[in-house]
Parts: sequence; structure tokens; C-alpha cells
Amino acid sequence: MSTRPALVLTDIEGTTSAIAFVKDTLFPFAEAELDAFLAARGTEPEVAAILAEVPGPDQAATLRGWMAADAKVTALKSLQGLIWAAGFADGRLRGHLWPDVAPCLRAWHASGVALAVYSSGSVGAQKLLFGHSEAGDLLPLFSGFFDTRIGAKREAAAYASIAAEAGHPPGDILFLSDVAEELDAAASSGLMTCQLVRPQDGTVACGRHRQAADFPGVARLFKLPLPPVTGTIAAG
Ligand SMILES: CSCCC(=O)C(=O)COP(=O)(O)O
Ligand SMILES: [Mg+2]
Repeated sequence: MSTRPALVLTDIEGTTSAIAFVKDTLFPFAEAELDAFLAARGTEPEVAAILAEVPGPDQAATLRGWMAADAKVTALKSLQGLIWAAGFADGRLRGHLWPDVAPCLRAWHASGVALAVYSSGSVGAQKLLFGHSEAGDLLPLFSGFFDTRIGAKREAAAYASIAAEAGHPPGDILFLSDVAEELDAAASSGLMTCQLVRPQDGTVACGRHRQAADFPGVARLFKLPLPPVTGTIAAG
């Protein structure tokens, strides 16, 4: 039987949000806006610092190559976050969340469980998605945001660093992800793990970790509260 975590650390793509939203909405948005963004803002210090990490005589081509390969390169992820910012600000983008996610996050936060995000998406992008989500502004629920600047998601050391920075023993942290290799790495550092196997995303259960089809399923496995039942009671 699992113990109740003090901190729930969640992945985004395939865990809180549809893989299709990231691949078919967010990534094409950044690709379409890339040239105009570089022309307009390429010399700004923040953007220039990111571009200094992008090799090649044709940096736009390098970035497009990384995009096509879905490479989890920190420079690309930082740039995508900056490009998405305009779309989230003017309403062209809104952060997708599976409908079961926000009610559980609210219930867990209300019960005193700390919440944090660990995604390949930049911290800036994570805040955009949860701040402009389909369920409203969820940023106040989270006490930590981590991206690949702390380490790659398939390396155990990243999870040890997150635990140290978050101030919780690894054994008190539950990591949620759809990707088996990320869960393997987290378990190697002593975190509790649960694979989100969402049929809508076509995720395949790896069999090496506890698994749930949604966040209420996670709650049942790890003694976390379930959200209050809403709806009307039919008159008798
Ligand atoms: C707004 S977060 C964008 C997600 C993203 O860029 C990505 O690569 C997804 O990675 P994850 O680690 O969340 O699976
Ligand atoms: Mg994922």
C-alpha cells in the first residue's frame, strides 16, 4: 500500500494535458511564428542569450530540425515558451487540461499537499499553460516549477536535485508521468511513481510502475483526497 505524498510532482504532456494539444497546437504555433519572432526580437538580450546556444550558420533551420525531431533541447524549449507567450496573452492559445486534472489539483492543494511541475517545456511555458488553462488560472496551486535546466527527465540526478530544491525527502514525493523512462529515473532517486495511462493519448502501460487512467485513479492509489462530487440530485 502506498503512503500519501507530501508533494505531487507532475509532468505536463501526456499527464495533465493531451499529447495532441502539444504536438498539433503548441508546436505548430511556434513553428509558424518562428521567422517573424526571430526578425522582431532576435537581438533582445533574453532571445540573443538563447540563440547563443543554437549552433549552425542557419539557426532557424537548426531550430526547425529540433522541432521536427521533438528534441528536448533547453534552448528550443525556452524559445518556444517566448513565442507561445503572445498566443496565450491574446487568447489564440489556452492550456489544455484533461477534465479530471484541475478538480484533483484543487482538492490536493486544499488538503495541504504541495504541488509542483517538472516538464521539458520551459518554466515560462509551464506558467503560461497553467496560468491560462481551460480551467482558469491554476498558478496559485503550485509551489514549484522545474524544467530541463535542473537536468534531463530521464536522468535520476534531476529528481534528487528537485527533491533538494523543493525541500522534501525523495520518498515523500510522488512523480506523475506518461513516460516509463522518466518514471524509472525518478524511482532510482527514491520517489514514488505513477504512470498516467490515458486511453485518449494512446499511452501504453509499461508495467514497471503503479498506473492510473486519470487523476482520481492516482488519488485512490496514493490516499489523496478526491474532489467533491458536483451535479444535481434528481427530485424523487
Ligand atoms: C507548455 S508546456 C509544453 C510542453 C513541451 O514543450 C514538451 O516538450 C512536453 O514535455 P513534457 O516533459 O511535459 O512531456
Ligand atoms: Mg509527458
